[in-house]
Amino acid sequence: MPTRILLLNGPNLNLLGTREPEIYGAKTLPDVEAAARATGTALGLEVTAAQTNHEGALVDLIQQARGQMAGIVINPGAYSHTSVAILDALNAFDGAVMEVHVSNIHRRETFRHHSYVSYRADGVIAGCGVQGYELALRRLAQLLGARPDA
Ligand SMILES: O=C1C[C@@](O)(C(=O)O)C[C@@H](O)[C@@H]1O
Repeated sequence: MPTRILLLNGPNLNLLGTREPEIYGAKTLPDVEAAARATGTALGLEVTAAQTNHEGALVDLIQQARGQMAGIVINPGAYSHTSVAILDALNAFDGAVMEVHVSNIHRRETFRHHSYVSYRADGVIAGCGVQGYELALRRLAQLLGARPDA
């Protein structure tokens, strides 16, 4: 049985590829999700992808992952910097959590330097572009002891 992973993207990440491409690059969200599924398969992870612009919907998706998913890769977008509700939902999730930011949030405006999600994340990847999602999956596979043939 493959190890199940939820790939969760928050607000405005549906606009990847067209939104501020000088910051977020040219790859679209479908590109990113397809690459993540392929990487996941190679690592023994079954990746289910979701994106929403709504904070409560992110909370719902994290709650639904409880007992279903071994890990979550999350880019909470701007909610990283504001949402105690998403942190609380992640605190109620007992699997591994990797936080991803496409841009280097520490090189940007000071309001982006703090992330509530980082209090819970087992690892944080920022500034590696959309490759960060792949790196996060590799880390999850390691943390969870996933095997390609499992
Ligand atoms: O929407 C986003 C995307 C982001 O999470 C990133 O992937 O670099 C960084 C956030 O500050 C921003 O609000």
